[in-house]
Amino acid sequence: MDKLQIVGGKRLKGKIAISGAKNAALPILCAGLLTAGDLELTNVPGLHDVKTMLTLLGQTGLKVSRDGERVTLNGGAIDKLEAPYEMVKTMRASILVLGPLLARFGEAKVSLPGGCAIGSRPVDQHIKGLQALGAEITIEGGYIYAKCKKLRGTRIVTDMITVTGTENLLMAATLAEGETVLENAAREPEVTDLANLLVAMGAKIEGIGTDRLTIQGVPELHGASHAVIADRIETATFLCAVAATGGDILLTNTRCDILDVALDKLREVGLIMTAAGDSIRAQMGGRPKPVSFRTTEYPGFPTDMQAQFMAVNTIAGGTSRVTETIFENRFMHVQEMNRLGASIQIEGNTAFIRGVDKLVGAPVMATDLRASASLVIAAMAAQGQTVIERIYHLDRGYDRMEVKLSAVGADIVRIK
Ligand SMILES: CC(=O)N[C@H]1[C@@H](OP(=O)(O)OP(=O)(O)OC[C@H]2O[C@@H](n3ccc(=O)[nH]c3=O)[C@H](O)[C@@H]2O)O[C@H](CO)[C@@H](O)[C@@H]1O
Ligand SMILES: C=C(OP(=O)(O)O)C(=O)O
Repeated sequence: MDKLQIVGGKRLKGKIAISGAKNAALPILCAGLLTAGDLELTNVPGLHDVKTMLTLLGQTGLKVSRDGERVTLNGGAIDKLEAPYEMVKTMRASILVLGPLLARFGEAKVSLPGGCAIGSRPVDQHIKGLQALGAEITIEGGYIYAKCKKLRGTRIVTDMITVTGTENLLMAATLAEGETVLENAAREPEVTDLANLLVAMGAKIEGIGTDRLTIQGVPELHGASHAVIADRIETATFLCAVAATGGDILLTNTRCDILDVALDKLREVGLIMTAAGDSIRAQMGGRPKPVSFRTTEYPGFPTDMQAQFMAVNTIAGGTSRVTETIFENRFMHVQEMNRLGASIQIEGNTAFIRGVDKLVGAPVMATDLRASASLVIAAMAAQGQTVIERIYHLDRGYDRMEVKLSAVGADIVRIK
């Protein structure tokens, strides 16, 4: 299993190109199941999750061709309406094939994802919504079996805001008969990116970017071309890295308008940022200032940035408080950061952080995707050497992170 070896204390200087967003690319690839036409996608990130998704989609009979960040899909010969456990267990987003397969073919068999390190993460809202659209759903042997003659539009109010739940129901509703209204819809920019692609494929959707999506079903969708939106989480992760290490970096191929709250918090930390077009320049001089926050749905503070900000807080000049409201177990990085010398205590869903003068390198273990990124940041800020194990979590969602960071001066190497 690959590890990362990092020697801390290096200031970052140079340019990093941001990749396409994992959380937009995954549902967008699944949209390829909705049409017999060609989907031509660009800015698709080089992630392990993308590879897994393309393998899963290929197993359905979807024709996949890939050339770097360009992916072409053709759904003219899909003949296997299934997502097996072996694929779903490695990537929860596999659940996103359920809505499209059911809507287009009237049938799907998808493994239940089960829990993961950050929480139990049920998919009851996906199921409830599809049932409301007229699907017959049974669960047996760890699989969701879904069937319908034709989905029928209706009004769906989800119990909570769910990102992939909204995406699954949105994709299903595009091919349903009549009108579907999705209330309490997630407003994440990645949902908007998917909705924009669906419109380019001929879907009729109103309210894009709001919590009320109205979809007029159409008999079929056609092919389209689309560039995946920039990864706001990768962007903010690198901004946290420079806030923790000091330095001067330019992030290109990104977007600032979808990162408001995170950028406000980074300004509070002391990071100086200048945005121009699709670039952000970030400069950091002294010690970071502590920032307190609670995670919420978009446009609030993203849970996917909680751990990386925590890493910055560990070395800040003062105390801070971080509350996680989305996932019940997303503090797995805390024990590992404490092994580097951080001073963090957890009470319920809140972490209390006392900034320390220095972190010192140690062997640590990555437990999930963003926890891994936070340990990379903490290790780059620490004195001496840190070895991070189980970085397959990092590879799921960051495109060659160590290559991008070593190009701007970090001392980071992958040990095979
Ligand atoms: C591939 C992808 O886009 N992943 C993102 C997506 O995950 P994902 O879509 O899985 O997260 P959700 O928005 O669905 O989860 C939000 C909360 O709702 C709960 N819930 C969700 C669905 C459901 O049917 N029942 C239920 O109880 C979850 O357990 C969680 O507590 O949004 C999360 C929240 O921004 C991000 O951290 C993930 O990076
Ligand atoms: C939790 C995440 O992803 P996923 O939903 O794919 O597990 C994440 O991107 O931080």
